[in-house]
Amino acid sequence: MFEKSTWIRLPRNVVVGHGVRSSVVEVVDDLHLQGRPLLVTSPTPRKVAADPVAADFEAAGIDPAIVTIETATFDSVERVIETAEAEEASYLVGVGGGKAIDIAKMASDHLEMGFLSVPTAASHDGIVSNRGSVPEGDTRHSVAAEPPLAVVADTEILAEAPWELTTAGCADIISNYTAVMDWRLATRLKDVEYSEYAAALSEMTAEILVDNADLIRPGLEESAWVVTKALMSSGVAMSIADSSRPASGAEHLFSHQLDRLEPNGALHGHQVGVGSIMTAYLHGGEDGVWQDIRAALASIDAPTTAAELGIDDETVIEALTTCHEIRDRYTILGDGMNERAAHEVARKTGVID
Ligand SMILES: NC(=O)C1=CN([C@@H]2O[C@H](COP(=O)(O)OP(=O)(O)OC[C@H]3O[C@@H](n4cnc5c(N)ncnc54)[C@H](OP(=O)(O)O)[C@@H]3O)[C@@H](O)[C@H]2O)C=CC1
Ligand SMILES: O=C(CO)COP(=O)(O)O
Ligand SMILES: [Zn+2]
Repeated sequence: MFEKSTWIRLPRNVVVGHGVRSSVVEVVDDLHLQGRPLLVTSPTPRKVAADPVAADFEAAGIDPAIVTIETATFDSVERVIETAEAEEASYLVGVGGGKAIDIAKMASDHLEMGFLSVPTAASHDGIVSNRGSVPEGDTRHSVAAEPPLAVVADTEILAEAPWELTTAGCADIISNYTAVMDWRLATRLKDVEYSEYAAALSEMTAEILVDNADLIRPGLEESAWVVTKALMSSGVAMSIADSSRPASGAEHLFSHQLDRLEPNGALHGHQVGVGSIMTAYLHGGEDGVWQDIRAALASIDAPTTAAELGIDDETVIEALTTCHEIRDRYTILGDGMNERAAHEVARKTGVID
């Protein structure tokens, strides 16, 4: 008997382009959302986008509440929940980078309220996905969460964000290559659930981004367009799979472990990019695609070495040798690398000297 079923949760409206910030109120109307919005933001995104969005609501006769969070913590989630209850909000609007959007996402899950994602930085694919990531104990990886009802990504705002946030978003997409390699490996060895559609979409997203790498330059609004479209597509791949598997393999384990060892280290996308160079080497050896991945990262100004990440060599080795333990996710790291092997891959790929 056929017993499979699938339930894919996606944003209903995805609006990307120049000046679309002013469409937030129209999107809310299209979604038939009633009542009072609570804007969830952080300090810089507040000035850049949340205050203007609040003014757009006021001009439309809607009185928004606003809460500014500073940290990606469960205290912040709690604060948003309390504010939403006190202000009698009906839905949330996350305006900012990954921090503000993830806090809105986690709070909306708890409040059983819809939320909109209005990214001010194209820094990783969590700004679109149904995954939330707030550090808790030793956990750094994402967990299943509420997907946004809509995403409104204004390329004018995204293009003015610091360039390294955009290159981090690119590197998060480039890392999809190795994430899918790990996923296929785990399917062959451990029979893990696999979606051909999600894997193909994730790989194609990375390919399109790399093919358009020469359009990705600081100050070009088209760069924000190319990267944001890729982040949307990667988020959709995760929703189709109902897992972060299409976009997260051993390179993400490496980055999550760096976050534990070096909490104020580098940006998520930059770390997974460097991880991806090394795990591509582990998959393919000398002649594999690791050099293509390194060249793609270098071409968009993303770090390719530990020194460029600002992380010392010992921390890289410690992360490589221990990160297989942090989550039940089979990857090319298997049951772990020993120190000699970790030094070898990091040296051969030029990540450490
Ligand atoms: N859900 C998921 O799947 C994933 C979630 N994450 C999570 O996302 C977070 C990291 O996301 P990231 O976007 O890098 O971090 P932040 O949201 O902290 O943004 C990074 C920095 O950029 C600033 N900023 C944001 N937008 C602009 C802008 N337009 N102009 C100028 N400065 C701006 C922020 O300012 P300010 O300090 O004022 O906020 C902050 O200092 C972490 O909490 C991480 O756990 C990471 C990967 C995946
Ligand atoms: O960052 C992500 C995908 O790019 C989410 O992956 P994790 O589930 O490993 O946090
Ligand atoms: Zn990622």
